Amino acid sequence: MRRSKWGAVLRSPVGASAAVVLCALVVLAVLAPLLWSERAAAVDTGQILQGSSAQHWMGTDNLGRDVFYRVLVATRLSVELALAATAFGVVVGLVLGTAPVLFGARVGRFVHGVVSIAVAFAGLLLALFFAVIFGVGTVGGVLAIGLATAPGFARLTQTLVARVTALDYVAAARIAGVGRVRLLLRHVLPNIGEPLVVNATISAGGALLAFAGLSFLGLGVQAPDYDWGRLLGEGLNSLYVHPAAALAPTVAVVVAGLAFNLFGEAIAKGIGQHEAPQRGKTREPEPEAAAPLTETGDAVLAVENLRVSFPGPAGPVTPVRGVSFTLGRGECVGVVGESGSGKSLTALAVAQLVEEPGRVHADRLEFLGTALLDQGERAGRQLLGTSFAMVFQDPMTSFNPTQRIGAQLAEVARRHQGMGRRQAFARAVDRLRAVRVPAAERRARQFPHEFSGGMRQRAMIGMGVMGKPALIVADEPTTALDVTVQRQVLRLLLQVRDADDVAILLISHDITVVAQVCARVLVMYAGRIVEDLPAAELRTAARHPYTRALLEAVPDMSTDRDLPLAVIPGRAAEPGALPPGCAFAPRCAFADERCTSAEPPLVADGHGRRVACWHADEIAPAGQARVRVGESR
Ligand SMILES: Nc1ncnc2c1ncn2[C@@H]1O[C@H](COP(=O)(O)OP(=O)(O)OP(=O)(O)O)[C@@H](O)[C@H]1O
Repeated sequence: MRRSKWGAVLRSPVGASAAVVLCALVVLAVLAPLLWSERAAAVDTGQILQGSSAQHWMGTDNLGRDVFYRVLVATRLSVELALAATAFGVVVGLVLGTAPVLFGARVGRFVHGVVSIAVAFAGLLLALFFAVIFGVGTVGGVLAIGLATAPGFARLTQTLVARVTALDYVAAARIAGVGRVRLLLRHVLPNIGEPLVVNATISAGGALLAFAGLSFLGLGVQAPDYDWGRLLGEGLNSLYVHPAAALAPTVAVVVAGLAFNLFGEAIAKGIGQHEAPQRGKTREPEPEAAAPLTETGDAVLAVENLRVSFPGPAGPVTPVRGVSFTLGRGECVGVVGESGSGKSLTALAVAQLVEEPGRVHADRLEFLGTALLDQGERAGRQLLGTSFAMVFQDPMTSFNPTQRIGAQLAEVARRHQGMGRRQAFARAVDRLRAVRVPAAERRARQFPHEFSGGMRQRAMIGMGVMGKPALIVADEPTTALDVTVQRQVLRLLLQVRDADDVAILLISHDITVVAQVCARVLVMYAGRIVEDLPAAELRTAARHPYTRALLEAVPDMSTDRDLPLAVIPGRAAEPGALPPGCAFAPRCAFADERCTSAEPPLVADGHGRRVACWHADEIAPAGQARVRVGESR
């Protein structure tokens, strides 16, 4: 937590009061046993069970010992045990909560189930259960209360981890080959630390109360040691004779518990004011006869019959169904299609970022001649980390908000090029300069929130070229930017391609953006490529009714502004409910019986074009296509 936040916490009346009480507790815990242990232990048989007096403010116990001094001395053990139990609970909760990152999604799901069952039980019930298992005494008490605290903490951690791991900078770190432990320590925990600190502080108050409860029941601290709970139990025996003996430890427990809770609340409020900016029935996958590919000898990326499926309530759903394409060195290929057509999943499958329970299958998925699916995860990551870069849509979530931009870029060089800290930082500054970030040295020391959106996208591209990438996948890199910045980012991508012969796969829902910068366009619909053609021929030679409809839906200078804008009728096909035959048939003016009964294969024409439509040969040249536009269901 930054200094300003601590300042805000301590400036609030609640935070300041709670902090003062906590400081007093700490001082008391340190000094009281040193100063008053002997007085607290002094037996005086002439003063047994006395009430409050000037000599004994809170009276005496059944051996004539001074209750007030005993309460003061018991502060150390009470606070120590509460903190130990909380620390144990936090560690167990953290391990359980971060299981998906540390041990993978399968173990994560299992742990999630266990935690869900555990949180259904009341904490004190769990503590009593574990106390019986571990036996009476302080160690048993710490383990019992720690384990009772852990499920709640684990649940909070799971939720926070799930949110952070969905962000692009974590994906970027995984592409860069950052290992699981480092990913957790560097990218996940720093971004979820604040709520965890709040929860741990509040839990400490709960643990203090719970320990007092266990000791009161005789399950916690055992004689001759004593904590507040034990003193409360002893004081209760003489409650009717002199209540002060029970009242003193009760007040201590309540005040200390409240101080922890209120301090936790104050931190939560302080954080709330400064929250860091944030930001991703059906058929089995049918192996489809892949259309002949172009020459793949020098391909950077060769994808053949790529399928991505997820389990669904009524069997697997396959949002990417048999995608095939190749990408040569320095080639820029665009992928267009409506939302949900499978563009991003295709890119994620190439980057090996499809999470469990998703499944990726392909007859061939080769990056720089290496079959990615046959590699172990580590080897695949190593290859992708050095030669592959990804630029994401949302510049807000592309970088870890807790780390300086330069350090994040440098991490790639340190990891993959074995550079030292200084050398890696110098390389980061150099790369920021290469992507035209002004005052690169100063900027490298800034945090992501100090960058504008366009500058952050440029820095992301800079991160991509820290190594020597052969392929950059840019998934909607300009969608969140305004038009002028869009142009700068696209131009920069092309400059990077020209400088280093980098292949670019540009994903966009905007066919005009793709047409401007790419040499070739892949049009995707319902998880398949339905047309593949040179970008220059888009307007003149597109033969798939869907491609034509996408083009018609983009207004240009010749569009009659008195007429309503063209839209593609109907809704995009859902991967879980695809119609039989051609998935576009329900929206297509050309559809006939054949279209609704059999899916057209993707056929190459021998001139570098491919199309999947039974009526491709009948479709008239540009301007005469009978694309049904302007109506919707
Ligand atoms: N983890 C997942 N589990 C189940 N279905 C998923 C998962 N991820 C994506 N899908 C589904 O796969 C389909 C394709 O998603 P994808 O993100 O590739 O689409 P897209 O073409 O990139 O769209 P957009 O432009 O909106 O990002 C969508 O219907 C989506 O709901």
